[in-house]
Amino acid sequence: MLLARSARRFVPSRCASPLARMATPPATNGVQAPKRALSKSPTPPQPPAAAAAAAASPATKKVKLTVEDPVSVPPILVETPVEANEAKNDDSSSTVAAAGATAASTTTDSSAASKENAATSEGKANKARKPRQRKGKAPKPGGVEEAGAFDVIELLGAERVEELQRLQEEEGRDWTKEAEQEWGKGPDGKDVEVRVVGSNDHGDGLATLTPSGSDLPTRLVSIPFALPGELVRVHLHRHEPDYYMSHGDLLEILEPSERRKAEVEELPGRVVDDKTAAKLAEVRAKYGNRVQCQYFGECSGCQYQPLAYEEQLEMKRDVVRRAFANFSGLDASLIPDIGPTLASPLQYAYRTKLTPHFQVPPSANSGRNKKKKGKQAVESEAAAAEPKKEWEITIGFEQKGRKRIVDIEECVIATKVINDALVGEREKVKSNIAAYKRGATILLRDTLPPRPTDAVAKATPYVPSEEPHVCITDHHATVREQVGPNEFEQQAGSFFQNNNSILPSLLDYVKDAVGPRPTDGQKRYLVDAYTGSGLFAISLADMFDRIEGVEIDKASIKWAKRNAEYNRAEGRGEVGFRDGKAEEIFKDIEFPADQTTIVIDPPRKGCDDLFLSQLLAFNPATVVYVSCNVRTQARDIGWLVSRSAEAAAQDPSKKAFRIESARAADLFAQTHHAEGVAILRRDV
Ligand SMILES: C[S@@+](CC[C@H](N)C(=O)[O-])C[C@H]1O[C@@H](n2cnc3c(N)ncnc32)[C@H](O)[C@@H]1O
Repeated sequence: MLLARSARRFVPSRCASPLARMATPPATNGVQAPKRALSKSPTPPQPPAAAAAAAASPATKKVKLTVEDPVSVPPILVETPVEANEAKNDDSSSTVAAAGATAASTTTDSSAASKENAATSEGKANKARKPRQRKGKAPKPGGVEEAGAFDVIELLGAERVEELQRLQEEEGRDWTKEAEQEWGKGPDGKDVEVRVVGSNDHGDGLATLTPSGSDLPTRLVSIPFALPGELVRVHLHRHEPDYYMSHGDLLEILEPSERRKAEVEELPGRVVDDKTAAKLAEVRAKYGNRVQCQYFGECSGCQYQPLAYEEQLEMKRDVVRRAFANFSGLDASLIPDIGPTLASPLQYAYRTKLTPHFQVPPSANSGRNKKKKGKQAVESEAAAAEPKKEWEITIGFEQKGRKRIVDIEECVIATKVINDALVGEREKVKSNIAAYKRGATILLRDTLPPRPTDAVAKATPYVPSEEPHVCITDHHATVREQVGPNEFEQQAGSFFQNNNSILPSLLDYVKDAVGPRPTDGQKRYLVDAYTGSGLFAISLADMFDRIEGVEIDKASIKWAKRNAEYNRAEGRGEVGFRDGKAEEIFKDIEFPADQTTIVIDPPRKGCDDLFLSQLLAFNPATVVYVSCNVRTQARDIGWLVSRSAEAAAQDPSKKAFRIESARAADLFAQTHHAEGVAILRRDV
């Protein structure tokens, strides 16, 4: 079937996204190729194979760093050089799983793709008519590609997309190939002038591309750092095979948006040397005076810097609106007005964790080239024979739209102690680079100094600490943070929210939604399903009689228990934790559903199907869903709301969930990332 007439009619991506439809090869000789389930989680890793690979490289110590952080992109291995005697004792089992995860998900996807191709090739009457299938990594559920498919439908129009698909299926048009012929790719891509007509969830500008000799566009181009309304000159360098999207680099803003206009205002207390001042002047001349980062336009981190903060908040509100409209699959009448975005008290210097990456010189992992077979090996040898370019170590973040790492000496959204420590950590890596076998990630965590060892319980009344913060880089070390009247400790490499400044208002929002404790003595219960080191469970303990936190990471659970103990106080509910998978908790939960609130704060991929169906069966009175991926959040909520309505239709004693409120919280100021917070309620 071709695309539906409008994006609103698409079923939620839990079933099949518009991208899946776009990517579906045409039926040939009556054989319909299977649809690729984009929203399915990759198959779990294969530890034994990965263990063998890890054992082959004993010179470094690797541990898994929990990167539930939309701003720092993987790699997720923290790799540090180790002394010879330390290497023997290294427990790298967690690394093994992490390394395996990447390998296994790639393999699984390509084997799925080859099955798909095999199915299609059964009716291989016309090989040339098959659109090319993406190889390698599966698109992330609710990621930029799934969202991009909706942008294509919105801006090209559903009818035009249907027409493009029809021509592809009936006449064998290969739109990607045609785009490559028309506009070129890579360094040979063409430079074109386009008017920006929209923007995507990543804050990139979007324009249409019309091939020569035609009046109608065949694709969109996404242009990082361009704003709607602007006339821009763009270098086209890549054309997506699965949907009608190309990518361009912004060369010049020919007609800048009024939204960039502002007076220069330096960040309070920032000391800017001449080199930085010169770079800042350059980026401000191109992108506008609000920009504070000298790497703006290169680094993929903070796309919203040219905009006034109020506009950033409004854009995130719109990202949540679009997520619910496109990904929930719900009728508009079931989606509430999206509330104003919760502002971050700190808009710069707020990040308490930074994870810059680096690669190693090619000679350090030359063994990899030897494993390549056939033509690739010959090409590698030929490349090796060429005169060597001098290798420059770059330590920082990925360049927007490229795999290259931009060298970063300061990050203006990170706290001061992190920026101060970054200088020394960069030096250490550079002087020690020969000890690394592969690229890695440096961990920098802002923390209060260690708690005195004799402090076993929080003093009452609690006084916020005035101790100077420090930066730690050992992922096994303990970090300590205050959030409102509570104090949390945990292992540096484990997950903790990265913007401490906004957490009190985020928690207040949840507390307001939960409401005051009943005065009639009725008990209330809380399950914090993805608890980490207990942030929600402990912070909400005043409002419930019993609280149960569940977490898959054993180290975090250990800290959650200690945190509950330390923050224990009169009038607080009894807090317990258990390690395990959220999807396995419901068999043991004894709380009465009508008096229970469930907090869900899952990883970016959202909740597992099993968890959602058990949650539905448990039928709690209230669900608080917090997420760093508003698209998977909207998908899961849409599923819960529609399935609970179905259940209620069959059994009138059951009541359906309704979405009481939804909004973004700006945990990631200056970036396109939006944290979603939604409250679901069921009448009891
Ligand atoms: C986004 S973090 C939220 C942590 C915590 N709520 C906080 O705000 O600090 C998600 C947490 O879910 C945990 N997690 C991931 N998959 C899980 C699963 N299947 N069951 C239970 N916990 C899981 C991760 O280890 C991580 O601590």
